[in-house]
Amino acid sequence: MTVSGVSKSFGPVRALREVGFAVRRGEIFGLLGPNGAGKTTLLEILEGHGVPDQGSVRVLGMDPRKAGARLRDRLGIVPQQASFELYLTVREHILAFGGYYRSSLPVDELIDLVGLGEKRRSLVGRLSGGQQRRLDLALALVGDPDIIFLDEPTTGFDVQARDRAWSVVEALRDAGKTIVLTTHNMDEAQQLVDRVAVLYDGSLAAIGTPAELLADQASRIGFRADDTAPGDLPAPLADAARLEDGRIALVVEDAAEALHELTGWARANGRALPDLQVSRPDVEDLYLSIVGAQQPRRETALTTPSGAQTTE
Ligand SMILES: Nc1ncnc2c1ncn2[C@@H]1O[C@H](COP(=O)(O)OP(=O)(O)OP(=O)(O)O)[C@@H](O)[C@H]1O
Repeated sequence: MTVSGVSKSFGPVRALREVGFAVRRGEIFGLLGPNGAGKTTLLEILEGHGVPDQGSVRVLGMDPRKAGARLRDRLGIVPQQASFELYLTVREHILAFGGYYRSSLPVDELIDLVGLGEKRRSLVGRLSGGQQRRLDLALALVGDPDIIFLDEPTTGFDVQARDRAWSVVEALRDAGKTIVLTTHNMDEAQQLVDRVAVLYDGSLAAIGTPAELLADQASRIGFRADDTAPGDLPAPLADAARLEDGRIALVVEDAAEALHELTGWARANGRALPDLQVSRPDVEDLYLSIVGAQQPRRETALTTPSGAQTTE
């Protein structure tokens, strides 16, 4: 799947600005970004529901606007807001939906896969919000698609339901499916996806595996200030240090090197480093550095997809 130089405006709003990347076959690909970043707009273009003003997309080698049923049969789509037939049972609803596809998965296995086994004969209108999201997923999967688009699949889930949804998505990936999902959720971006594209204000701000993106992020070192002030530390540690809530906080590129200097200084000067903590950056740090949190952070290095890749 490729996205090439895609731009899209709604009147004065530039929802997408020359966005380009490739999704590899069999990966879980995340689109991460704050509200209004352009994630849903991009997903709709990939699904064939939106037209780019500029640029193009290819999905399974086809133009989604022109491919019609040939492509639709191979896509599974879970929108942010689904509409249901509330007076059908879960089983009836999935069976009815399966009728739209040339071939469909066995309905009872599917119900078990998404964890609705106990609700198989319940009316759809009686399902909780989280259970309806699981039904969404079952409906997207019933045609045994090659590519699955999930728009915020775990929004509103409790931790247990979220973990279950993640397992289902991983199982789908392991079965060879390609999954593209949008998310606001940092844990989801870090723990579930193989690669993530960060969209900000319609532009592609960063793309890579979570580990690649985090490798460019600063680490944090902190200890209780007691009677130490940032200025007591040797340069260049002093430049990287700030007093935050009674703690000295340092944001450093090389945590090992900084710790070496810090502990050397403490020993030479008879100082303790009470409650010393080192934290590795996580996706939230990356995200905040991109969306410009109030606290100054180091600029993120922007990476592009590299090397030859199989795309769909
Ligand atoms: N049909 C539309 N008409 C007018 N503006 C739109 C339309 N669809 C999207 N937009 C605008 O385009 C921008 C991108 O919206 P989009 O829904 O793609 O963002 P998003 O990243 O999916 O946000 P969220 O996380 O809130 O779902 C927003 O400013 C939105 O208001």
